[in-house]
Amino acid sequence: MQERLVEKQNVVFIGMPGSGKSTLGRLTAERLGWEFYDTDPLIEQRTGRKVSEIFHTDGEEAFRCLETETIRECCQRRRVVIATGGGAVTRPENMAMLAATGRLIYLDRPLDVIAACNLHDRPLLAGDSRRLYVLFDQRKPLYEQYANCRVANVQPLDRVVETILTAI
Ligand SMILES: Nc1ncnc2c1ncn2[C@@H]1O[C@H](COP(=O)(O)OP(=O)(O)O)[C@@H](O)[C@H]1O
Ligand SMILES: O=C(O)C1=C[C@@H](OP(=O)(O)O)[C@@H](O)[C@H](O)C1
Ligand SMILES: [Mg+2]
Repeated sequence: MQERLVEKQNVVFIGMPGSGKSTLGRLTAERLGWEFYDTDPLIEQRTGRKVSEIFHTDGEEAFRCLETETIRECCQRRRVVIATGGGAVTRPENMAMLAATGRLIYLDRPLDVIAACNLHDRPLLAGDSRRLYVLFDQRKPLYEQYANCRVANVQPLDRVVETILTAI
């Protein structure tokens, strides 16, 4: 838990869908002057399809395979910021790759705040915010297990970025 960014050079965001990984990942990368890799848009670029379409047509397992391959490619890089999808934590091989090259930041945003956001493009939630709570019960222990540090996303974005920069 003591190793700092100098030893593990990437910064990786994990956390629930809607917790702010993509938004704060981009802002953190801008502040560090590093490249930013967001796995969901990368999967969409690679396949030419929306994440929701992949889920609906091919199923979650097919999406998870694409996600693992995309994480593998991101982990070839150094001094980059990586935003994962909220479910990346469910595959130990994803977390092993990410932990080997990066410092894992668990973004913790209150579920009621997340549920109030428009998350209709997240197929696992499918407009039913109760699913968010079920997923959280399953995943919270995993986020806590793998994270090098937890950052509460309960302030304006610019304040949270400062907290992240201090934490890494
Ligand atoms: N601290 C914050 N203040 C205001 N809006 C936020 C904050 N954190 C996240 N958001 C908003 O929440 C939504 C979900 O964020 P996003 O980065 O897409 O999450 P994730 O990638 O974890 O699913 C976005 O509209 C984002 O702008
Ligand atoms: O929690 C999940 O399983 C998912 C989260 C999404 O990413 P965000 O966490 O960026 O919303 C996206 O990867 C996909 O809809 C599945
Ligand atoms: Mg995202």
